[in-house]
Amino acid sequence: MPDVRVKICGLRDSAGIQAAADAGAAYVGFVFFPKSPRNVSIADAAMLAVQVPIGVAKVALVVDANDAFLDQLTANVPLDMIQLHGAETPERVSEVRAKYGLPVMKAISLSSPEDAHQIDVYSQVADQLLVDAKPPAGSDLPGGNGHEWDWTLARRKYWTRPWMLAGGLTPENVARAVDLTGARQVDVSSGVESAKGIKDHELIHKFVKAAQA
Ligand SMILES: O=C(O)c1ccccc1NCC(=O)[C@H](O)[C@H](O)COP(=O)(O)O
Repeated sequence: MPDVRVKICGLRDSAGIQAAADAGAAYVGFVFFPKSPRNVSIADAAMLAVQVPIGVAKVALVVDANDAFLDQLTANVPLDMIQLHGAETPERVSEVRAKYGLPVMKAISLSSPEDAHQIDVYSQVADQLLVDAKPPAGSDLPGGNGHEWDWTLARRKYWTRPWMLAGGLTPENVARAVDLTGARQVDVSSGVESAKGIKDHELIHKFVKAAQA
């Protein structure tokens, strides 16, 4: 069985990128959402993206971004994937995919079995899905809240698109989450931070090791 592929999301500096790559992450994520403590500018992301080693995919996370922003982003930052983490419709997912010629990952929040319907809908249009927690009430962030959810909703699902498990994962619980769900890809942000927006390199290493144990 190949290793579980890990995405470290919300990287903001060269040392964090190096730590993720050294640990064996398959993806690194840059967050473009001004309210987030992990927000990066297009200029900073352009500088960071060229430091990402070949073989590690560079993912831009955007929330209901318009074409003007995506035009600037894709013109300046060498990307491998766009992650849509807002309320983008299936039509918008198709549009972004066609216009920018990059694979698109759509984030879906699960909090009840009924939400799984969204998986079928977005599987028709997205290249990958990120199956995440619903943001807790009062949060300003649609993701990246470190909120553990009922992973049994994603238990042994043979969805037709590649998918990533996300939401409240940590070095301590990721092996259990992988075991429970059968996920072959996982995504983490808060669980490898020492404070909001500050990545801890040791936690990054521990997380990747635990995910692939
Ligand atoms: O991380 C953010 O700040 C963020 C802001 C706006 C939309 C999405 C955001 N993060 C999404 C991610 O891909 C996270 O890695 C995912 O939700 C898991 O987060 P966590 O529970 O903190 O590990």
